[in-house]
Amino acid sequence: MTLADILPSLACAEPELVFAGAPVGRLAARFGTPAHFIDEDAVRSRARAYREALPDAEVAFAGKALCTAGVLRWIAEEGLSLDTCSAGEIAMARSVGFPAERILLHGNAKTPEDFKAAIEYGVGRIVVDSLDEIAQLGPLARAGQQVMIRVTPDVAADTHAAISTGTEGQKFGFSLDRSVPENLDRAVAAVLAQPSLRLTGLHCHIGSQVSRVDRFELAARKMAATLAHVRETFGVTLRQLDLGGGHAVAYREGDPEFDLGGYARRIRIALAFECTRHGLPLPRLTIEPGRAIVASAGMTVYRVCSVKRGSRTFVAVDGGMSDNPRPALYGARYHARLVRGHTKASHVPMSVVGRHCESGDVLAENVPLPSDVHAGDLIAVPCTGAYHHSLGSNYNLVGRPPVVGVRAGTATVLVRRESEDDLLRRECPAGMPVEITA
Ligand SMILES: Cc1ncc(COP(=O)(O)O)c(C=O)c1O
Ligand SMILES: N[C@@H](CCCC[NH3+])C(=O)O
Repeated sequence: MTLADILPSLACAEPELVFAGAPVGRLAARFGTPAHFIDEDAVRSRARAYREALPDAEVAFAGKALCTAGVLRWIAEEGLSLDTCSAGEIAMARSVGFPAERILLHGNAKTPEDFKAAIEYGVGRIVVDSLDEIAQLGPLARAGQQVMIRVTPDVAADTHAAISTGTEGQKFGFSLDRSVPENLDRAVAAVLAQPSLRLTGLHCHIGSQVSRVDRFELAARKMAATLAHVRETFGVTLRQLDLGGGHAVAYREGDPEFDLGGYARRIRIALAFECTRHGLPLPRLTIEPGRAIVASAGMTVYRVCSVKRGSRTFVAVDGGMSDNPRPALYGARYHARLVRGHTKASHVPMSVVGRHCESGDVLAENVPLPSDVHAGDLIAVPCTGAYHHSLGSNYNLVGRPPVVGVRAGTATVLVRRESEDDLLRRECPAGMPVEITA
């Protein structure tokens, strides 16, 4: 399903919305609202598009975008690898038997539990991000544990500051500047000094929701030069280069599209050129798209609780920032449409807002909706497959929506709706006081 399938034609009555072969009204009747729906074929075809665009590269799905067992199973079946960043994500991967050698562990602050989970499962590569971490991992790791080092390539990305991760002065990676205490040379020396660790490559990730291919190309050039620097300085030829993910998606019509074909071509040429220039063998390339695999495969359906008409019209729905905090976090903009068709009412701009106790709890600002929208109507928000379920919260003690996979008109619950019992389960009303003395 493309955005064009979901966006309404403003000129005429819309047909009732169908998602992955299933009428959305029936999906909502069966699974309730709010609910996240994921088009399985769309996820699989994005995974294939990546593998076809970069046939020699390893494509690792960034699990943080949508980490459920069902989705990880599809990803494993499509032959992708997996980027994880916690013991929890490793546990989810493990629950579906995701091949350990195809898993990478990331994170700027891995805990002992994260390392333990990775080592126990035999996670293929651990990407280290601080000198402390290298010192902690060395004694824990099994002999021969493959390690990559995360580098800050100092490439600015065209994205929100909160998700720009490749420049100096943010928390991720080792600096290329040797005057900075945590610099790459110190990291390489520290890894080489740990007998259990085998340094196999470098990693960078310049940010998320980045649409400019030239930013990735610049990072690729800098990383190739950095591989050459490591060889010159340490006499070690690293065979892996991970350029991270961050490929943008179009949330609304007119948003910039990421040019996957152009990316694949430009990265291939840039790496070939730089490696030849430095006399380096071409490293094995890994990329880590998350959003670009799952975002457009998702759609969230809400029920309208009330319509408040004033200087602005607020369409308030039964979800909000607890299932989509992205507008509040990054000023993200979404489209929304009515699920029912057959309205002749004119479209007027309205704000779709959530049910939470914050005025910033807005799901879609200034979207054209039919003037006859009323309580009880269903509203669909497209492009919610990435960083919605995974960023969800229980704010105001609202249970999180289910995640439902849909394929050719058949729906399967991947994650069930969170009930009030779930919300109460961790409470300890009769908890035993424990004396903590010095
Ligand atoms: C190390 C790493 N790899 C991959 C990703 C995936 O990013 P995206 O979902 O934007 O492709 C992220 C998140 O930004 C990340 O931190
Ligand atoms: N959570 C962000 C993306 C973060 C990417 C992970 N490093 C978003 O929703 O856009």
